[in-house]
Amino acid sequence: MTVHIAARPGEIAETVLLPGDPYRARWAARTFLTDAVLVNEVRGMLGYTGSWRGHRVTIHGTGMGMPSLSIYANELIRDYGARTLIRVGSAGALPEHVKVRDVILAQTCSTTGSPSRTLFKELNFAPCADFGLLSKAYAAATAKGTPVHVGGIFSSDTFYDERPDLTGQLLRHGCLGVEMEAAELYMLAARHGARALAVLTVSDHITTGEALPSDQRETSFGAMIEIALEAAFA
Ligand SMILES: O=P(O)(O)O[C@H]1O[C@H](CO)[C@@H](O)[C@H]1O
Ligand SMILES: O=c1cc[nH]c(=O)[nH]1
Repeated sequence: MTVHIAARPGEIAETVLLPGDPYRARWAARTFLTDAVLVNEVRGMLGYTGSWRGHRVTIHGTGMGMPSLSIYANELIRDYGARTLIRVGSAGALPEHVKVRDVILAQTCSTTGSPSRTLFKELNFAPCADFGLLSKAYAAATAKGTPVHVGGIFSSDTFYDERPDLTGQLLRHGCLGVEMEAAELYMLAARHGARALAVLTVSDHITTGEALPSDQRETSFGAMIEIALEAAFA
């Protein structure tokens, strides 16, 4: 047990899917895992362990933003031995060719700051996805016919954008979308020799203003979950 996770030793799998939304964790566990057991609910942050095609998997919420993700990812890696961590999140799309409900695989994540920022001081560390997971996720998405984009994203500290100039520069430099956790996940995985990937479903379009309601963000992103599971175990 840790300060934020009540699971007993052995109750967390080596492969963990990480949605920001704890209710998405509950929905995904009930929908995709067999024999899913609730292993954590401290602070309402739900975590379930079960199996998928014979493989043990945990699906655990992270909350929103890099400080919150950092707490869960640190404890999952350092205290419970998680080795493969795949964020399954929502994102806002930037370029018009990336459509709502498309999937983005984050090859790398830019940030203006993260909990790891103080560690790197003057260095702009470039966090990157695990290539094995990334290539398997891409193969899984194309095999299912899911529209998929691979490239850089922006892991922001804010949901409500006060920097349209920065959004413009990101768009100009080919950034595919915006979310709030992946960069810190990639940095922590690199630090601890674990594998990480962010598989994101576009829930909003920053450029066109289209947006899905919260219930759909919670329970309708099944392709993303299947792509993550196939990437982990293919
Ligand atoms: O849908 P999740 O996984 O929470 O991800 C995105 O949604 C939240 C903002 O609404 C942030 O956590 C952002 O990264
Ligand atoms: O962080 C996020 C997540 C979804 N949509 C956004 O615009 N930003």
